[in-house]
Parts: sequence; structure tokens; C-alpha cells
Amino acid sequence: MADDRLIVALDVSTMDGMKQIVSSLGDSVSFYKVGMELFYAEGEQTVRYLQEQGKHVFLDLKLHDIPNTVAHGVSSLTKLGANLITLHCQGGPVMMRAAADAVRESSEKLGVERPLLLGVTVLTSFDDEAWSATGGQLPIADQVIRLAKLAKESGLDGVVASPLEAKLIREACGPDFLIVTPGIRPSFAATNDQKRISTPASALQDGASLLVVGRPITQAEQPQEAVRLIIEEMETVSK
Ligand SMILES: O=C(O)c1cc(=O)[nH]c(=O)n1[C@@H]1O[C@H](COP(=O)(O)O)[C@@H](O)[C@H]1O
Repeated sequence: MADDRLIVALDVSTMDGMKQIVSSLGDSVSFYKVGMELFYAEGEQTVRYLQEQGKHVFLDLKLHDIPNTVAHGVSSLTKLGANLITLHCQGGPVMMRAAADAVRESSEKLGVERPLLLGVTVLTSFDDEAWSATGGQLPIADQVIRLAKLAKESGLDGVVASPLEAKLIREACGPDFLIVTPGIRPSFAATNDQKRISTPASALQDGASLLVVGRPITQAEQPQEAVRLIIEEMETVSK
């Protein structure tokens, strides 16, 4: 059975590649993420296919632009009916507020369920060295908390962050704020390009609402077995 706290990242570039993963995982996965690789290549049909399969959809396009452009961008995405969409918190409070207002207005106007809006804080591929190289002044965790609070104040439903920051975000933003954590690495998986990582159980224990897992499942020799092991670990932490 699926654990609806698990989101599998479909980082492939074709409909066929996506369909192969979705059909091989069957009922064991209920939530999928479509990111820029798949959406730029195959467009809206990716979201429609997942909806037809009865799956929840996280449309992760990480918008980052001036407030007017992002507001119109998220309005265009709202009509697709995804459950979650992302923008970069670094776009600032005016941009986040404009996006939150635009999503509310356009979902009401279209009569579709409002997608939840998530702000990406500091990408999980950053370590301290890379962070300093970009001019980051605060320690990464402090910056993440700062952006999470700003996202909440600006009307966003939650944030994307590393599982290493989940506990601090939960403390700062309260029980109802969504915390979505990529950078999940079960003990059997390779780290790849991720830097700030943790295991499925520890992310949930620290307050993550949803876990995003890509390559440890999609590139496993036996993806179904990888999902089974991850869900088994997740089930040790109550919802
Ligand atoms: O927004 C995201 O989903 C995201 C934010 C972040 O900080 N780090 C991160 O890895 N992601 C996404 O989460 C997925 C992680 O994939 P794997 O590293 O293969 O498990 C990828 O699709 C990334 O685009």
C-alpha cells in the first residue's frame, strides 16, 4: 500500500519513461513530482496522465522572476490542477505575496481546487562552501528559517528544504505549515549530487510533511523493492 507522504520524482524526459516508472510502481506510490526535465520536454500531458492514473501531482517548476511575471506564471499553471507548485523564496516577499494572491484568484475564477504553493528555500545541493561562494552571509540553516518565516508571512502554504532543517522550520512555522523535503537518502542509496541529506525516518521524525525521492527509486535495480523498503521505514514514524 502507498504511503501518501512519499512523492517520487519523475526526473525523466519522455512520456514513455514516465509511464514505465508509474506502471511499474503501481499502487505502491500515490504522489509524483513532475519537474523541469519532464515538463519542458512533454508539457501538460504529463500532469493529465498522472491525474488519469488517480495520482497526486507536485508540479515543480521553481518559478523565480519579478512579482508580475511569477504571478501570471502561477496563474497559468493553476489551470492544470496540480496539487503542489513551487517558486523560489529568494524572489522575495512581494513576489511570494503576488503569487499567493494570483493562485487564489485564478483557482476561484476557474473553479478548480487551489494548488498549494511551496517556496524553495536553500537547495539541498548546497553545502557551506558552495553557499559562501554565492555570497551567503548567514549559516545555511539560519537562511532557511528566515526564508521559511517570510514564506509563511507572505501567504505560502509551505516550503521545500533539506530534512536537516525540518525540525527548526517546524518549531518556527508551526504544525500546519507544509515542509517538503528532498535530499532523502535511505541507507541503501548513493548520495549523488545531494549534500544536505537524511534518511526517510529521520526526516519524518524531525517534522517533514512529505518526502521527495527520485534516483534512489527510479535508478534502483528493483524500484518496487526500493519503494517497499522506504515505505517500511516511513511507517515506523506515525502520521
Ligand atoms: O524542489 C525540489 O523538489 C528540490 C529542491 C531541493 O532543494 N533539492 C532537490 O533535490 N529538489 C528536487 O528533488 C528531487 C530529488 O531527486 P533525487 O536526488 O534523485 O532523490 C529532484 O527532482 C530535485 O529537483
